[in-house]
Amino acid sequence: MQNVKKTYKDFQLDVSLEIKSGTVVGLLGENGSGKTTVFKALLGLISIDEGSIYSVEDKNDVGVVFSDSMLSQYYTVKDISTILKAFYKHFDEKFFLTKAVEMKLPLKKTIKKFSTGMKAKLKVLMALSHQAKVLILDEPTTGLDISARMDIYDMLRDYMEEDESRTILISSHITNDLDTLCDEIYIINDGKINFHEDIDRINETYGLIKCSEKEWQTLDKQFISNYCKEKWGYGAITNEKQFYLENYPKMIIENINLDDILLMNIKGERL
Ligand SMILES: Nc1ncnc2c1ncn2[C@@H]1O[C@H](COP(=O)(O)OP(=O)(O)OP(=O)(O)O)[C@@H](O)[C@H]1O
Repeated sequence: MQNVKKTYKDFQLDVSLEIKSGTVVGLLGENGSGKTTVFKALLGLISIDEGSIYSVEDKNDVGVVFSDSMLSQYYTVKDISTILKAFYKHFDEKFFLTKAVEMKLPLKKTIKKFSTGMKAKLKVLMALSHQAKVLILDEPTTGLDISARMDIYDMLRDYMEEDESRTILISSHITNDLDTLCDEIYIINDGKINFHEDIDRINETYGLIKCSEKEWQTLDKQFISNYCKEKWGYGAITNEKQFYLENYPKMIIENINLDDILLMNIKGERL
């Protein structure tokens, strides 16, 4: 997406993002930040006001999960299999039904009787079952417990391992799950991308600095991107942890996680 703009009454999306083939990209952002709008624009489900989108042309090649997508409550897994077979050129019925059984999804019960976790697994399985080259997954794990989330991430890992050109764009609220799955992270805040980084670089070079007001005043801030004034002093993100470890040996410099980065990008100040 290049300089894509979309204006609603109280909201303006203005984003550029690049998803390279063969990668898993996470899109993080708080409620209402514009994640679903990005997904809809990518899929051509909404018109855009400005900018360019280069996306997958053949919809057979895309597997999608929308957080608010509707499945008729009166379908069974078997019914869905029949429908997907009619929809998608490359639907793999055997894979779909075998996986459904593996994940303990009843084949003949209506979805109405499924738990939240079962419905979520079914939605991801539907997206995975037609040899898509790209998966676009809008909060596929929201509301799920740790074990259901892990089942879904395992499915996604298997999907990626089968073909190295496969690609996933995934959004989630549970940010710390994503660092084991994703190669890159984008953060969207109020319709704008304000952070983009490789997971490896985050793990290796990013850090969370915690310091007193006095330490903050004299701190060399050349490698600080965001900071936040707290009751106890200042918290700040650096992308050069080593520099601060070497030059400020007495200061608290912790490893950072995606929650810290997200929070600091939402409520912190930029330098
Ligand atoms: N069709 C629409 N008409 C007007 N405003 C809209 C429309 N669709 C989305 N918006 C607004 O755009 C903003 C972004 O919504 P979006 O659904 O993209 O956020 P999100 O990051 O996916 O949120 P959540 O995590 O809660 O699903 C919100 O303020 C929403 O009210």
